[in-house]
Amino acid sequence: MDKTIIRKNNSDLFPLIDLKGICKGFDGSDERLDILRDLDFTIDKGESAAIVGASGIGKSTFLHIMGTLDRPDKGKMLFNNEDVFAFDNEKLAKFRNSSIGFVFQFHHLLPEFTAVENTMMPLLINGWKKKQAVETASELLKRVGLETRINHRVNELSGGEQQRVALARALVLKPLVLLADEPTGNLDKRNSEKIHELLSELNKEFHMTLVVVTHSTELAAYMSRSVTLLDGQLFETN
Ligand SMILES: Nc1ncnc2c1ncn2[C@@H]1O[C@H](COP(=O)(O)OP(=O)(O)OP(=O)(O)O)[C@@H](O)[C@H]1O
Repeated sequence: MDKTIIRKNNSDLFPLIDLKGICKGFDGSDERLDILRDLDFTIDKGESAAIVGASGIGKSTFLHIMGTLDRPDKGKMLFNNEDVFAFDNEKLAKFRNSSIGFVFQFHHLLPEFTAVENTMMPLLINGWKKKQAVETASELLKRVGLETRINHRVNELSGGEQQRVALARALVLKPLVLLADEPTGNLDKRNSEKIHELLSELNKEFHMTLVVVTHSTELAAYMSRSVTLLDGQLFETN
């Protein structure tokens, strides 16, 4: 396996995301855990990558740093050639909200609100008028196959339907990159397949960069790259 080093970019002068020398550790009960150790990772616009590796190796830690939800102890991330960890927290939050979509296994939807209300929430936060927000969110819910569930409360939906609402909400601001952590971890085979196909379609249609942490070999097979996290570093596996 080759360590992922700076990859040559086909279309632009620089890659969409370029992480260099990332280190991240945590204080364990009796010792410091060095989880990411001088990690490099590069991904171009429109590429898709599966991040695989053993349980507890640091995949979620990596995804949180890539999503700027957490800062590394050392190293930098260039996003569209901007050094984002040099931003203060306020600027970083604005950047994150406008550029990165997240889908997690536990999707943090608001259960008492409807599918459309959950999906349009990021639009309202960004100052959209309610009518346009409802239209845009409803369109996206149709796109993820929930046209008959738009006005259902989230706590009335199945796990697979809830996961599709979470996906619609993550996509509603058209992020440049979608980061997903085990997006089908709690779903049955049929619902998992639907989400796999949908992610793959969205990646192709919108040229959306996609990075997915998964234990699922089926989902990994939908991605253009598979990258293994081992000993704190990422290695290209196909
Ligand atoms: N905030 C934290 N404080 C202390 N330790 C942490 C913290 N976050 C993660 N860790 C530790 O870092 C290691 C890597 O965790 P992480 O969740 O990134 O692994 P993972 O590869 O995503 O695991 P899994 O596949 O089981 O979800 C684990 O040993 C975990 O206990």
